[in-house]
Amino acid sequence: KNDRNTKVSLSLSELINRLHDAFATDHVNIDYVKDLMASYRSNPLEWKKYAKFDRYRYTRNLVDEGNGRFNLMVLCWGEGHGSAIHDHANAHCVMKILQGELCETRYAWPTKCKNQTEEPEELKELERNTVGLNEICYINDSLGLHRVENPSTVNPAVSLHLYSPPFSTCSVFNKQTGQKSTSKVTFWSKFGEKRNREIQDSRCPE
Ligand SMILES: O=C(O)CCSS
Ligand SMILES: [Fe+2]
Repeated sequence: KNDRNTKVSLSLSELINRLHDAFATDHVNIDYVKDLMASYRSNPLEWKKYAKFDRYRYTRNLVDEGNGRFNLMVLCWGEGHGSAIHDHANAHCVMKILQGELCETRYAWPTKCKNQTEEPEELKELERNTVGLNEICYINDSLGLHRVENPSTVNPAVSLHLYSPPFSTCSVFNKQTGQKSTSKVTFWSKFGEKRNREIQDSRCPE
C-alpha cells in the first residue's frame, strides 16, 4: 500500500488526454482545467520537440488543437523577449511555466475604446507578478490586459499555453496612448514539425 499521498504526476500525453476529456462537453470546468495544467510536472524530454527558439522574438509552437475546442501550445522566450500588451479574444488563457520564469504585468482596459480621434490615455498598470517553474497564471478579458516577458538576460523560458476557445487574432494595445490594433497570431511550428531551415541546418556540416 502506498501510504504516501503522492499526487499522480501526469505525462504530457496524459495531460492532453485529460484536457480532451475536460472539453468533451460544451460546458467546461475551467477550475478543473487549471488544476490539470498545474498538476503537470514539466519534463523537458516530453516537450523539447516543440521548443523552437528564434533569436529575435518569442515563438508559438502548436502542440494540440483540442478537437477544435482549445489550442495547446509551447511558447519559447529568448532572453529579454516579451509580448505586446494584449487581450485574449474572449477566451480563457491558462499559462504554465515549463522552464525558467516569466513576468506578467496586468493593465486595465482603456476607459473608452481608443481610436485616432480621442485623446490618448496611458494604460493603468494593475499588478505585476513573476510566474515560476510549474506555476500557472490564468487570465481572461474580464480580468484585464497583460504583457508577458522573460525577465532573465541569461536564461531562456518555456511556457505551455491553453486557449479556449481557440483564436487566430487578438488585440494589442499601445501602453502610452491606449490605442488598440488587431494582431494575427501565428505559429512558428505545428506538432513538433521541423521547418525546412532546421532541416538545412541539421544537414550542414558542423
Ligand atoms: O499567445 C501569445 O502570443 C501571448 C502569450 S502571453 S498569454
Ligand atoms: Fe496573454
